Amino acid sequence: MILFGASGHCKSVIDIAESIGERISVVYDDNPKAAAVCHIPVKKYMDGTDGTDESWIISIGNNRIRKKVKEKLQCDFGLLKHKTATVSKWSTIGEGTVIMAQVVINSCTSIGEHCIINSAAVIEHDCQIENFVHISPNASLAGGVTVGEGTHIGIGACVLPEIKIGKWATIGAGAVIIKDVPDGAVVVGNPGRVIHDQ
Ligand SMILES: CC(=O)SCCNC(=O)CCNC(=O)[C@H](O)C(C)(C)COP(=O)(O)OP(=O)(O)OC[C@H]1O[C@@H](n2cnc3c(N)ncnc32)[C@H](O)[C@@H]1OP(=O)(O)O
Repeated sequence: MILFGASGHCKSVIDIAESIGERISVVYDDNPKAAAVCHIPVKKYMDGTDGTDESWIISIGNNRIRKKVKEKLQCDFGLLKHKTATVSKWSTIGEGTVIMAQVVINSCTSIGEHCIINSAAVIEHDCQIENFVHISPNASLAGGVTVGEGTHIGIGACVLPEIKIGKWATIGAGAVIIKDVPDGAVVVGNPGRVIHDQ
């Protein structure tokens, strides 16, 4: 497997791969700042580097940049799930998504492509998570929640049942979301209040 992006998030992705015995051969980056990350060699990405039969993961934490990189790469994407994550057999996970340690994804939930489901996040039954979403560590989504493309749910946030969160929104660390969130809104606090909108 090949990674794109030698960021801090990349180190967590390497950990997930190692937990299931998946070998990372190289990390590519547009601007490599170190020769290696967690002992894996880092090389400069050039157009055409992606012509390989290995599967790739974009190991970049920023949702917008991850989407931009996805649009330029011509390759097959893999999927990584830490050995301690629990995912219902009735749920689906899109390509390019990474699922970290101690995550729980319950029944009949759909996770899109190139998402990050970070350490110990809980996503309950019947949730719909669109592409390029990041659910931060210890965040909890109750049953039937929808999260639009590119949205970031902050660390430790809670979302009540059946709530709809729009696209490219940001939910602050520790927020409690009790009503629907429009596209592009930034919401903080308990109960969650909008501090910026589109
Ligand atoms: C492995 C990993 O590291 S995963 C990464 C996890 N990262 C996160 O969870 C980060 C989530 N980000 C946040 O919580 C940020 O504070 C944001 C995005 C919600 C807000 O950031 P900004 O837009 O820069 O807002 P800013 O810092 O200017 O604060 C604006 C106001 O909101 C308040 N505020 C900001 N964040 C929060 C929060 N999480 N909870 C409550 N209030 C908050 C500030 O105190 C400030 O209030 P004031 O106007 O009364 O002084």
